[in-house]
Amino acid sequence: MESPGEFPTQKDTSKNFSNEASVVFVLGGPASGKGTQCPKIVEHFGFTHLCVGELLEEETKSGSENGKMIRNFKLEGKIVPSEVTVGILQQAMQQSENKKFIIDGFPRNEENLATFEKTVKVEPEFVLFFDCPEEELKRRLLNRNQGRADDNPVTIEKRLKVFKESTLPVINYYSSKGKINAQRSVEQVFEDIRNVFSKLNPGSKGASTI
Ligand SMILES: Nc1ncnc2c1ncn2[C@@H]1O[C@H](COP(=O)(O)OP(=O)(O)OP(=O)(O)O)[C@@H](O)[C@H]1O
Ligand SMILES: O=c1ccn([C@@H]2O[C@H](COP(=O)(O)O)[C@@H](O)[C@H]2O)c(=O)[nH]1
Ligand SMILES: [Mg+2]
Repeated sequence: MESPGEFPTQKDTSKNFSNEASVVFVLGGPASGKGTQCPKIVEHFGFTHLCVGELLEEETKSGSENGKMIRNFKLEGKIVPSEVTVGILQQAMQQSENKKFIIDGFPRNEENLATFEKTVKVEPEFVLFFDCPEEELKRRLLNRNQGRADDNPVTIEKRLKVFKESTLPVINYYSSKGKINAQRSVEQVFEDIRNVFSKLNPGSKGASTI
């Protein structure tokens, strides 16, 4: 990446759906706690949680050609091609009654972001970034025990490398407003998240609490 100017920044509001939708991207290393905290944001702030890794996993169960490709990419810790991911994500957004979304684990790289902005035409309100040291991520990954095929030592190393090389530049592009210290208890982490969401501009599309 040469400069932040490489990223698409211009908001195109030509689509109705885009004018209504409010999006927060939730990013952080593997096992930084995104999937643990997102249900709490749903409960307290009325967003719909779209976990892109899980949406991709559902596609692997469909038996489609894309599904087979996605399974291989996940096992290699690689980022699935943007047009596939954004197509699946856009469909999930359009099928939702809600128009407030926390999008967990996306965008993974600059191309993901550019494809999302070009296709979905929504700019995020902000990016919630779970900042956590690599040693803690590894400890959590090796202890997660949720039967994930990609939670093995070889794939874990690949996922961490991809995170540092491809996802961190996207995170660094956004302001630090949503940066959370994720190496604390689940409750302490949520207190910081609550503060960030509570400070959403009252005029913002995602501002109301429930
Ligand atoms: N604050 C925390 N302190 C200690 N352990 C945590 C904390 N938050 C989550 N965990 C644990 O760490 C593991 C990973 O959490 P989680 O699945 O929420 O991470 P994630 O960011 O969604 O990971 P991935 O990107 O791989 O989907 C889980 O076993 C979870 O219980
Ligand atoms: O936007 C995305 C999100 C995920 N992937 C692939 O899925 C796995 C697991 O994702 P988690 O968010 O850690 O659950 C990830 O390693 C990628 O292979 C993707 O390609 N694009
Ligand atoms: Mg997760």
